[in-house]
Amino acid sequence: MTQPTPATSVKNPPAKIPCTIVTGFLGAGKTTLVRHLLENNGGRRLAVLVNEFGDIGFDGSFIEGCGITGCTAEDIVELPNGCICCTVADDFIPALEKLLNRAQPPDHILIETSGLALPKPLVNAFNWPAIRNRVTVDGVIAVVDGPAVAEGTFADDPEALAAQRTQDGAVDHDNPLEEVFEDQILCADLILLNKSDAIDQATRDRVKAEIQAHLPKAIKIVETSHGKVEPALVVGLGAAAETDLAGRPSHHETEADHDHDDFESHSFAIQAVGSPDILAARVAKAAEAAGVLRLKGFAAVGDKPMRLVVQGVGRRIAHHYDRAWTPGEARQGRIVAIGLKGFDRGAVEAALNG
Ligand SMILES: Nc1nc2c(ncn2[C@@H]2O[C@H](COP(=O)(O)OP(=O)(O)OP(=O)(O)O)[C@@H](O)[C@H]2O)c(=O)[nH]1
Repeated sequence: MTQPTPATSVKNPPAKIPCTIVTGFLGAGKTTLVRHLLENNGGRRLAVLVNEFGDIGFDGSFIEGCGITGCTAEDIVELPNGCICCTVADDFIPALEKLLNRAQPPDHILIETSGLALPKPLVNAFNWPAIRNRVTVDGVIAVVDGPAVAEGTFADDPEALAAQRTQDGAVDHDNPLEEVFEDQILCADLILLNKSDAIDQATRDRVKAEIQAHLPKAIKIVETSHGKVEPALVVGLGAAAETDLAGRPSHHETEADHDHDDFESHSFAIQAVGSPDILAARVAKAAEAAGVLRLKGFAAVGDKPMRLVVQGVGRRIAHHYDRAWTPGEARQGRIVAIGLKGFDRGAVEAALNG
């Protein structure tokens, strides 16, 4: 006589919460994309983990300052002071667990990495026992700065390379910018060719071909301006990237631990300025200092009630008022500069002080 099948006592395990990793080099438009996704959340409860290289959390405040309905300060978690890829155990896992343990956990989590972070160690962190049954990487989105690629920012300088070869016969042509950029696109499930508004169609096509030439497999490249993309294209990919590490090659594969010794950041206090143009001119001058890659921050303008945000990516400078200074808040401006190790800090400071 056959035994009756015992009623199963194992319940379906709870579904994993999907996480989208937004990677991309300094100033490519990651925060702009995250804000766009928050504004067009399609009714999903989203939370954001924002990581920055500089020691001041600017991006979190730029997202919080956007006034998106339904997006509260506790939905935006900042992980400043380093690169998320190097502080997985100390910062990332505890921050993620805190979000997951909330009475009402988010439906989807967006993770904005710093512009210098390598995404692969972060994807790998999703295999850690503490979180592997609770979350999955829905997709890795690489935001690419179209004009920066078009200008050859991430390519080896052929003249410098030739000079080095003549000098010491070396064939090592490590370009730290190129390595980070490549690691980011090689890990991607989708690439956004951002700042498409700033380059013409022929340049966009050339840049797309250049990016594709770096990739061992075909990855969809979507042209965007200001991160405006149909959210369904970005969120809900179901890639489970943590189960496909082999398909995401990296320059740092064999390193037990990597560091970011090629780059550094400093922040500068700045006095109130007379007009936005004055600040923009000072930041433009600071951007010319040797080794500087990125400048961002905010300042007080005269006795205006709003604070002025300023952004410098390479030599391109933009500014806008983002929010009012809050009562009791010191109207103290701050600008962070990120650059190659040993960048000319004195020149940046002098330029910012006018
Ligand atoms: N013209 C143009 N500017 C853009 C676009 N997307 C972003 N920007 C501008 O580029 C600057 C940097 O944008 P962010 O979104 O802060 O870039 P990010 O990648 O988050 O920067 P980091 O966190 O410092 O790496 C800002 O001034 C943006 O307004 C775009 O599609 N076109």
